[in-house]
Amino acid sequence: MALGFFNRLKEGLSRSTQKLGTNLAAAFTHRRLDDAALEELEELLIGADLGPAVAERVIESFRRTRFGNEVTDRDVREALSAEIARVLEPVAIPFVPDPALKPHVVLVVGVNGTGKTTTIGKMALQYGREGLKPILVAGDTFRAAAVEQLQVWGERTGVPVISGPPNADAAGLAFNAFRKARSENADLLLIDTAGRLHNKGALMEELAKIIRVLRKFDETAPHSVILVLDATTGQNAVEQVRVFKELVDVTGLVVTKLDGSARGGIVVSLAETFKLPLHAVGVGEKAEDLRPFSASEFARGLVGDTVRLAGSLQPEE
Ligand SMILES: Nc1nc2c(ncn2[C@@H]2O[C@H](COP(=O)(O)OP(=O)(O)OP(=O)(O)O)[C@@H](O)[C@H]2O)c(=O)[nH]1
Repeated sequence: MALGFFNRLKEGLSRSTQKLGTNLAAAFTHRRLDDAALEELEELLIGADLGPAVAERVIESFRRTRFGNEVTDRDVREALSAEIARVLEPVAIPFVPDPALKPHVVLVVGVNGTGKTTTIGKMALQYGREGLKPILVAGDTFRAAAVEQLQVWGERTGVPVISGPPNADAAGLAFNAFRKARSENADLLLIDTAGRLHNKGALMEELAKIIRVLRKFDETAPHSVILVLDATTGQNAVEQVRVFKELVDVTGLVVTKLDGSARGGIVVSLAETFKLPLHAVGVGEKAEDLRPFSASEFARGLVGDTVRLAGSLQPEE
């Protein structure tokens, strides 16, 4: 695993950890588990963005197994961490380009500012380093800054970027890029898209057109649709998944900005609600800051570092 994975994640999640971990420590340093304590715990869990279903399950399990007993914050963290890992385990699925596709066409969607362009840049670097040949498409043609930003990532990572003139037809651009990628035997075509959610009709039309046009070339394209979400928006990210699922067939998620966000719990809420693969998480702005998602590490990171789950990795120093 990449150097210091656990530490990077821990660092990234530190604000979420502080919020949940410190509150747990304050509320549960040796305490009899009565109704008031359970109620307090439930509020804490919901405040940490874990979502009502997960919060309720943890509470019910505590009520069944520990009611009336003295518990410590460590007990609570361990139980919580195990429950969170259980929810996250099935969605921790990395994105692996299909080598048979040449190229594997990925539509990257999401609201502006969530980190789409940055995520595409990071993916270009990662898969390029693995020896694959990616090509990037600047499909948000209305925003000159988005096109430029992708070009900067292209230069930084040595990956070709296909862009058109301002306001060019994104579908036409995607089609040409697909043809070029096929003729150059590229492995991965990452298409950046617009994210103007305030005009849902227009956005739906634009995404539908890109997909229609790609299918003229290959009726199985796009092979993946990755939705990028910003963790700092908390429960709003859940709403964004709902909306984008109406617009396109989302096949997987990337959650960005987990560094500096106190809302890492949103990842649990997303996993519980949609069960969509969570391919990776963003823990910073640098090229290396896109991390594969590990359920047990994340669960431990979220509830605080004192928990040592049997069988999980120990922190790397
Ligand atoms: N701290 C942090 N910042 C991030 C992360 N991912 C992206 N960003 C920053 O978030 C801002 C928005 O990212 P973009 O990649 O421009 O987002 P976008 O969705 O492409 O948005 P538009 O370019 O506006 O369409 C930039 O300043 C990025 O550097 C992350 O994981 N952590």
